[in-house]
Order: sequence, then structure tokens, then C-alpha cells
Amino acid sequence: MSATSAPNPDRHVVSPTDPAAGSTGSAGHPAASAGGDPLLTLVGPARAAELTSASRDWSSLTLTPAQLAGLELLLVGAYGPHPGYPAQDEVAGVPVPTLIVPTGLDPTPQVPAPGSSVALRDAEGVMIAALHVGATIPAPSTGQGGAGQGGAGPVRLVGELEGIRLPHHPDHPDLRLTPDQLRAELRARGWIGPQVGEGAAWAVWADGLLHTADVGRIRALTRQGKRCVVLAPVGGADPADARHHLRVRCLLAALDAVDAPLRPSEATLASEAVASDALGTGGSGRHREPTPDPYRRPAPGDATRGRRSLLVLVPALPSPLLVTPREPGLSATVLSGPASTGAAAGATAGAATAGGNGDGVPTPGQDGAGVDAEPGAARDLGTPVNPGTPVDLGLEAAELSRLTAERAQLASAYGLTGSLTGPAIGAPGRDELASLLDSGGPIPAELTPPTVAAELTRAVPPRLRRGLTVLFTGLSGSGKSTLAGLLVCRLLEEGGRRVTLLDGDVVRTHLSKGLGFDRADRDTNVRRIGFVAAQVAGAGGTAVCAPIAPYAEVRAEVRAMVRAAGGGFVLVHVATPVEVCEARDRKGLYAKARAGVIPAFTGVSDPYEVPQDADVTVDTARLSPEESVDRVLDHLRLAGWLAAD
Ligand SMILES: Nc1ncnc2c1ncn2[C@@H]1O[C@H](COP(=O)(O)OS(=O)(=O)O)[C@@H](OP(=O)(O)O)[C@H]1O
Ligand SMILES: Nc1ncnc2c1ncn2[C@@H]1O[C@H](COP(=O)(O)OP(=O)(O)O)[C@@H](O)[C@H]1O
Repeated sequence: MSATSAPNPDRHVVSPTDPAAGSTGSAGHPAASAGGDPLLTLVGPARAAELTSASRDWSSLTLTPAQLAGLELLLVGAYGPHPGYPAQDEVAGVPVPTLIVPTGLDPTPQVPAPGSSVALRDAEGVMIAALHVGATIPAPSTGQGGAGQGGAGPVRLVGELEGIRLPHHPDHPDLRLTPDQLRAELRARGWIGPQVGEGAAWAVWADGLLHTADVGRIRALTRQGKRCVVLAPVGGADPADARHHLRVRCLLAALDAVDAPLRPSEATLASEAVASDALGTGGSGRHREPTPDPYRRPAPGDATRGRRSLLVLVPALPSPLLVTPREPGLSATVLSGPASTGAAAGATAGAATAGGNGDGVPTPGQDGAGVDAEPGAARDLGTPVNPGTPVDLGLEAAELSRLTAERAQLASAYGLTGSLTGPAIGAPGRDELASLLDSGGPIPAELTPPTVAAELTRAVPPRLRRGLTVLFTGLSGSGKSTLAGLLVCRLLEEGGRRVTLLDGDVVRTHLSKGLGFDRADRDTNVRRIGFVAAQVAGAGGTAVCAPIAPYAEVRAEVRAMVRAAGGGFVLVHVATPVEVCEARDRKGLYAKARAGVIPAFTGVSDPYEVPQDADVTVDTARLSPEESVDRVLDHLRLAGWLAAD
């Protein structure tokens, strides 16, 4: 898939051990050099040095994590041996990575002109590839790049790429096989033959977790003599994100369940291929265990060596749509013809079968229940995804079909002959699993394998022991500080929680010292409070906060921040009417605001957006401080954050 003219004559296809890959390149699995037809497309060291030197006169683009993931897929050869951003965002019906940049921002970044070259860099400024721009095409203003103020809107860059190194991933080096390395591994295991298209290994895509039903599906495939490679899309994952690591640990734990010995009923059905493999009498390609070297760094493939199934982390973007069971017809794709790479293979994708794959392999569920957390968000299992958000079924179906085609193409590039996307029928609903984790109740093996349950319960404590943020919001004088102080006392009296109080007034004397009361400063102030609260809750503590926090958007941001850190979030609206607050006027501020001495005073001359998402609402004009705090405590007990009386 060359996006522009003829490929650069200096480009050569290198094995992953090529020095051009440099210290941040692919670690290079020994198996990769054994298999031939290497796909990794990086330039050689001389050309890399030349490009690096020339890039001093070029503009640079710092790619977002999602853009970097797309670039990595192109450089590992997942879309063919001549990587580039094509003029269309689909080739032969298969979506391909695109690069969209904003324009018209201030200061205005220069949109690279056709004929120029751009250095594509990661967040640390490391040059990953050179893009020789062939054309620029106006792009819709949603998506990767936003339209600039008064600018012409985002543009899509089209052009040929010269890869210098692969993006660096410090996490799970042993699970990050390039298509080349996976093919070599599959050949070494005898799962595919030396000829392209020989053998039948299937891709099982895991955008979320794998549960008992998914494990059953993989074992069913195995019983039919098929081999399975679990491909986990982890593009854009932050290696410092505990949720990403939890997901990978859970997937490895699920593979333990896949590898568990066959039950007699299963064993009688097992194909010869599987039986011979289990007895160690496989064909010429049978995998041989290397002599362990205690000082050797883990290499790609190590983590799943000797297993019946494999897990590979793929730099594709995980999709929330693919953690939710869908119509079966959109989930299984048998790739017709020989497994190959490039757009040619993509052309065979999308031939989804209805109601199964013809081999009796169950396809993802029809029960409409959600499954586990959205990709990488296993610590936030208590949160439904966009509750109440209307779903456009037409758009969703189109997106699913696009994703299915993309995944089938990638599976093919990785040397696999079939592609299953989405969870299996009977995978637990997201809410089902979340409520079990919230309560600390046992997770039945029918829902998720005990190995996976053990990982989840280790990482996600029950609500009773989970970190928490309670945020009081309301007008000045509404009673936030009074109630927050009383709540802290009640919690400390009860014991069992370590509590931090972040009062609005007090925070402004240190954390937010110097900030004013315009919208930007208020948002910064509340965001800072949210950041600290998230750290406290993420570490298992309890933060009680009492800022006015007048804007819904930043309150929602704080909720998301706390949950992403693994804590619970409870919003308490202190809904005391402004007349009552003003009548109290403990600090004389309302009088000053009415007299115009204090400008932009909340409730008088500045807005307060009434929360639509409060978990508890109290009106201190009607309730005593003790009664109000009792309401909050009742909610905390009912929701499981505190032990019942
Ligand atoms: N213009 C204006 N508007 C509102 N409040 C004002 C203003 N100027 C000063 N104060 C005092 O600042 C306290 C509110 O600070 P917060 O940090 O809670 O406000 S915000 O969340 O950033 O909007 C608030 O304290 P509380 O009465 O405890 O709410 C006031 O004492
Ligand atoms: N039922 C009530 N709940 C809370 N505060 C009350 C109540 N009735 C009177 N007040 C008084 O109202 C004032 C509220 O002030 P404060 O708690 O500092 O509010 P805020 O932090 O929202 O500005 C305090 O002087 C408090 O004694």
C-alpha cells in the first residue's frame, strides 16, 4: 500500500534485530529471523542517520497515542510492505490508519505542504518515522484533530513513510510480537506450515477481558484442531496505567484456564492434532523449549511459551463496541484464501458469517448485556458506560462492520486464518461483574475463570475497602464546610477510613493560592482539588471536598478522574436556596457582591449550574446539619461504601 509514488530505493525490509531498530526498536525474538518473509519495514542505519540529520530542517509532528498506534501498525507491515498514509481512509473496504492534523490554531502550526517531509515523533520527541507528504486532504472536524479557531479545519496528510524505529513499549516486551515474529512463532510451534496459508490458527480478539464463555469458545476451537491466538488491542495504552496491566494479567490468567487439562468429555472430542501436541509428538515444527538463561531479558513470546494458546498485544485501538455482545453475524470472519498480508488480504475480510462460523463455533452473544469494563478500565468496573446515552443503531452497525473488516485484515497480517471479534455468548454482563466486585462476593466460575477472578479481586477491592471521594457542591454559605467537617467527624468516629478534608476556602490558601474567580481559575481550582482527591482515593483513602464547583463540566471531569484512579465518587449537592445563603451571609460577602464590591459572585453575578447527577441532595434550610450528614451517611451505607449499621 504505497500512498504515493515508487518506494524509496534506499528502503529495505529488515528483520526485527536490524540495528536500525535501535534501542527503542523491537526487541527481536530469535524466532523472527528463522521464518523468512519479514514484514517489519524500517530503513537501514545509514538512511536512518540521513533522515535524522535532514529532519533538523523539517517540521515535526508529535503524535497522539492513537496516531502512534496507527503508525506502529503501518511500520510492522500490518498493511503491506511499503507503509504510508493513503489518499483514501479505506483500501479495498478495509479501514487504514490515517494522520489528521489541526490547522488554524494559534500559534498556527504550518500544515506540511505536499513535497515536504515531516518528522513524526512520540511524546518524548523521539523520531519514529519520516513522512514525505504527497497531498493534504480536508478532513471532518471531529476525530483526531480539531478545527482551529478561524482556521480551515483539520487536514489529513497523505504520503509515504520511512520508519526509523518502532515506538518504545516498556511494558510486557514478551507479549509484543510483530506480525513477523508471530508468524515465526506459529511456524516454530507447527501451528502453520512453512507455506503461506498452510495450517489454521485463529485470532480471538480481546478488547476487554476473557471470561468463562470466551475460554469455552477457545477450547471449542481447540477441540476442532484449530489453534488460537488471543490478540489484545492495546494501542494508546499508558504503560503507567494500572488498569492496562490488570487487563493483561487477567488475559494471561484466562489463558491458564484455556490451557487447563481437557476434561474427559472434551478429550474424547479432541482432534489428533491437539492430542499429538499434548503428548509432545507433534510434527516437525513442534516447539522446543530453549535452555533457560537466568540473566536474559524476556523476549517476545516468552510469556506464552509452551502454552496451548498465545496472547499477543497488538497496537490496534481497543473498541468499547467490541466488549459488548452484538449480533452474531458481525463477529466471526473466516478469511478465505491463503493468509497473506497487505490490502489484498484485507479484500477478503468482511465476509462475516451469520449465526456462527460454520464450524459450530459459538459467536458473540445476543443477550444485549454489557460485559466487563471498557478496554483498560477494569478498576472502574462499577460504572456503566455512558448510562442513558442514546445509541444510533445504524451508525453502530456501520462501525462494527468497519471494525470487523479492520480486525480481519490485521488477523491475516499476523498469519491467522480466522478472526473472532467480541465476547462469547454468556460472558458476564459488565454490571453483573461490577456488582460482585463491589460487594466482595464470590465470583462464580460459570462467569469468569477463578484465575481471572483472583486477579480482579486482588486489584479491585470491595467498596467497603475501596478509596472514595465525597464532593460537596453548592453556593457560598449553603453549608458545605459545615457538612464536610461533620462528615469527617462521623467517619473518623466510625473508624476504618483514612480521611482527608479539602475545604474550598482552605484550598485557596495553599494549593490554589493566587487563583481568582473567573471561569478558567475556578475550573483550575476544582481540577486541582479533583487531582488530589483522585490520588487520595486511588491510594485507598477517603477525600471529602467542599468547593463551590459551579460548573457541571469540571465536576464531571473530577468524577471521571477519581474513578479512573480506582476510587468511588459521591456528589452531594447542598441545595440551599440563595436567599437563605444570603440571609446567613456569615462572611458579609453577599452584601459586598450586591454592592458591586465583589464582582462575579456565585449566585449573585456569576452562574451556578445545578447538578443533574447528584448522588445526594440536601437543603440545609429544611434539614439540620446532623440530618443532612445522616442523609449522606445513609447513601454511603446503602451504596456499600460504609458497613451497614
Ligand atoms: N466571586 C466569588 N464567588 C464565590 N465565592 C467567592 C468569591 N470571592 C470570594 N469567594 C470566597 O471563596 C470561596 C469559594 O471558593 P471555592 O474555591 O470554593 O470556589 S470555586 O469552586 O473555585 O468556584 C467562598 O467560600 P464559601 O463561602 O466557603 O463557599 C467565598 O468565601
Ligand atoms: N442546617 C444547616 N446546615 C449547615 N449550615 C447551617 C445550617 N443552618 C445554619 N447554618 C450555618 O450556615 C453557615 C454555612 O456556612 P459554611 O458551612 O461555611 O457554608 P459554605 O462552606 O457552603 O460557604 C454556617 O454558619 C452554619 O452554622
